[in-house]
Amino acid sequence: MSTVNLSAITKQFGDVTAVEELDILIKEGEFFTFLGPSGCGKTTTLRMIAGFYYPTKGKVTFNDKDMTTVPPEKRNTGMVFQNYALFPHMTVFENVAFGLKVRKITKSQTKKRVEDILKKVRLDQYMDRQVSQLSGGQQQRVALARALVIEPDILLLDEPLSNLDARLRDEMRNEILRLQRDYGITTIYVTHDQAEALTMSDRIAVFNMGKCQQVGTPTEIYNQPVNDFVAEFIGETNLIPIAFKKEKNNEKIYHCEQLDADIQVQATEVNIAEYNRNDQLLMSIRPESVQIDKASLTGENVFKGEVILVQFTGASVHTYIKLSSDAIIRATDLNEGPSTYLTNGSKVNVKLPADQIRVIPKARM
Ligand SMILES: Nc1ncnc2c1ncn2[C@@H]1O[C@H](COP(=O)(O)OP(=O)(O)OP(=O)(O)O)[C@@H](O)[C@H]1O
Repeated sequence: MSTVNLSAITKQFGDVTAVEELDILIKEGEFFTFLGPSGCGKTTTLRMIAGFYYPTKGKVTFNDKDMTTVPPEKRNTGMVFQNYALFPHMTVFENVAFGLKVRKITKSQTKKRVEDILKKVRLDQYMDRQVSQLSGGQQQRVALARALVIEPDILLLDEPLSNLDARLRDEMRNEILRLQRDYGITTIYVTHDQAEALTMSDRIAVFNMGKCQQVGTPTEIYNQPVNDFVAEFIGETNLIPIAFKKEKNNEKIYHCEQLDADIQVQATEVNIAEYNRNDQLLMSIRPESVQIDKASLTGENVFKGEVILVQFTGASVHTYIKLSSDAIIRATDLNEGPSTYLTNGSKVNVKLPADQIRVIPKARM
């Protein structure tokens, strides 16, 4: 097991800066996820940890040992790729044994270790099959077994589930977590799928355009995003520009030009992100925190509006409301039966509770 410390690493490919001045400390035994849209530098960062790329600037250390320019085979990391990267003409056993053969482990030791790991990933009956005769999910298990059999200090997974269908993806998520917990191995997982990141990770780093925007636990990232990029990338949210007006008791008052109204926000750390004087500000309110009622709603931040769209998803219902100022707010409620669904054209009141709003700055590019 290892800690992984990335200090001020930058990777340039010609004119393209794929990763810029990245600082991340991954703890021993942690399940750590790099999350972000396509092209934001996740894979490049993972490859610098694996040793397939060396940083243009900065330092990579494992347990305080400088690994910045150590070749991949000397890092003791296990890697799983999106496309599995197995040898199709070899059997399951041969694929998994490959890394041990390279490391000159004895035949009897190899047999024992491969058999043990194949039991762990529940593929022991398939030992003699060619991998080309396995399903996608089974091939990904072989890739996992191959990465784990060398007893790596760090497990690196690059979008390992993206070629699988939804049901299998769910099953493999649990499988990966079970193995990771069993082995207690420091694991770095790359994905652009926020649900995967939220459900699996101890901590997440959210990337955008080669820069890390925020590092935190899934609940921190969801409940306390540091800027509009993170708020929008993780989950759904309503984002509306606002400007600070004044402070009153335990509340801050912001003016919202779009709603032509003042907005009250509870002045706590959870509700107000750090920002600078010159930052452009937005309020973010999650659809599940928006209250709608046909009858009157009391208290702060109540607006009149009209329902323009109702979307039924099964477990929940999304309702889009156009406020009199023309701004559109989305609300999400758990499905509580047909009698509770609103219809298009219904006149409603919408409340944005002061303790559910988060004030955030616009992300700096
Ligand atoms: N070998 C390379 N040569 C030139 N540019 C590269 C190379 N590898 C990556 N890039 C560029 O660096 C940026 C980051 O790429 P990277 O593959 O790390 O992103 P990513 O977040 O993993 O994306 P995806 O989810 O699509 O794999 C992109 O603009 C990409 O085009």
